[in-house]
Amino acid sequence: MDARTAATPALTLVGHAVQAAIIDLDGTMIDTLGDFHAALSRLMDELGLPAVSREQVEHRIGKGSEYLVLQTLRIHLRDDQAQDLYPRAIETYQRIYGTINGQYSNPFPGVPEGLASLKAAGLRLACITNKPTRYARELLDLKGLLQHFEVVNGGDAFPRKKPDPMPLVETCKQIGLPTAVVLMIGDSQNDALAARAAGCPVALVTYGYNHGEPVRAVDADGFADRIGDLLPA
Ligand SMILES: O=C(O)COP(=O)(O)O
Ligand SMILES: [Mg+2]
Repeated sequence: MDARTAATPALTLVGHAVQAAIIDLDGTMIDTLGDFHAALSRLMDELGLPAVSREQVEHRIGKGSEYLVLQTLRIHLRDDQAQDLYPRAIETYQRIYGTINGQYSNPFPGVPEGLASLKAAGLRLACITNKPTRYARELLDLKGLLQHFEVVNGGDAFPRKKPDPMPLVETCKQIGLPTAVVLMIGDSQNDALAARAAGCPVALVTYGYNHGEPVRAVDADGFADRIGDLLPA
């Protein structure tokens, strides 16, 4: 086999030989808490409901917009009231989010250069997020990160979202690699559960959201303060 047809050589990261990384978006690459807080604040205002705090929003990020909106309504409404209001609320929220996407968010420290060094080390990169695909692509593009990714799959790309393994398994098929050689890099238990169920090794960043719980308590193969720290010194 000559150099052009040889498979991508594996790189040992967090104890596993890997050829690609699937990277989560919110809480891992981009600090989007400001976008979520602005969009939910506008939503609550339009619905005539009390304001939400940044902390309330932070603890509900990472399981997709549907979960975020329903759980936010439940802060002030009974379950049946929240369910009744939900169809209008989610439609309004998605419209508002589209006008806010990227305005109150920034890549975490070390992310642009970390992605560049993972690529330079020979890893192929894909992004999986529970955010809708169109908003994920738009945000990565606005922050100058989209060009690093072969594939971007949002929460609407497959019938099931993380923590279900489906998005990871299907993305590995799209890039033609077995799950065992694809490292999931995320910020939350949601990412780790999906990775474990898919058979992907998993590393978590220490600065993300993790549903308001300490991230180091999550079952993962490694932790990193910056994405680039995952590379061998
Ligand atoms: O909850 C969301 O919408 C996105 O979260 P994720 O990018 O961490 O998957
Ligand atoms: Mg996340």
